[in-house]
Amino acid sequence: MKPWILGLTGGIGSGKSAAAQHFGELGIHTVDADYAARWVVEPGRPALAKIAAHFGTTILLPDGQLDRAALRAQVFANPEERRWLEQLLHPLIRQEIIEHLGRAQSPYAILVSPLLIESGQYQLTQRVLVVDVPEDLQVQRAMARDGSDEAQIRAIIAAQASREERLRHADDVLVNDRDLAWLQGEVERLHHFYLTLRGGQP
Ligand SMILES: CC(C)(COP(=O)(O)OP(=O)(O)OC[C@H]1O[C@@H](n2cnc3c(N)ncnc32)[C@H](O)[C@@H]1O)[C@@H](O)C(=O)NCCC(=O)NCCS
Ligand SMILES: Nc1ncnc2c1ncn2[C@@H]1O[C@H](COP(=O)(O)OP(=O)(O)OP(=O)(O)O)[C@@H](O)[C@H]1O
Repeated sequence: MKPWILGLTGGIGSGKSAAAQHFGELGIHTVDADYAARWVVEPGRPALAKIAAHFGTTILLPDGQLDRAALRAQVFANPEERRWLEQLLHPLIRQEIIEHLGRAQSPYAILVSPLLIESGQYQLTQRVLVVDVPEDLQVQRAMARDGSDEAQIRAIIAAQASREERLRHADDVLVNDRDLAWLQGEVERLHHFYLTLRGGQP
């Protein structure tokens, strides 16, 4: 039987990848939109040439790969450039996601995406799990992970759906304001619940 799809979302640094990793350890197939966003700009893919034509070849590293840190600095300082990039990449990312979800063979599969709500990717899912953390903790964890400054993380948060908007779309909420052992315990609790669902519904 084809698995039903759980959408797993949350803002930058909320703990989506940490939660997804544990769902993966429990045998659940996960597809991460951030990975799909990397595949579509690999050297040789048409999107990378379009980005280089638009931003200039200084957006490429000497080995021809996309300079992600440089593009990150540009797009989060300039909403118009961010929208240009999204219009180019989101349809391609969506195609990659559909292809990869189609290969899933676990009882349910997970689409992990920071922009599940904003990009309309939630339409590919039957149920939405939001990883929710207070904004200050989000900033603290994202800064520690990425080595970015606070202003850039706050600019990224400003480009994402608000906490309230995301929670409005949530069927389930995982509050990730404790340690990683707690997060894993919550993932296990949710996993057992999800195994009882048919098509994502009780
Ligand atoms: C700007 C880019 C090159 C920065 O790359 P970098 O390796 O530094 O970050 P990475 O891709 O791992 O993203 C880190 C986090 O930034 C946030 N983020 C990324 N893109 C966006 C965006 N368009 N709007 C809001 N937040 C975003 C997410 O929380 C994401 O998890 C990259 O994020 C990108 O190509 N973004 C546009 C495509 C996109 O929207 N991706 C999000 C998944 S659909
Ligand atoms: N409960 C927790 N306790 C301590 N550290 C945590 C916890 N949850 C996540 N982290 C850490 O916080 C950082 C951000 O988590 P993670 O990378 O999973 O976030 P994310 O939602 O996937 O972010 P992004 O949108 O940027 O991809 C990571 O370094 C992760 O190990």
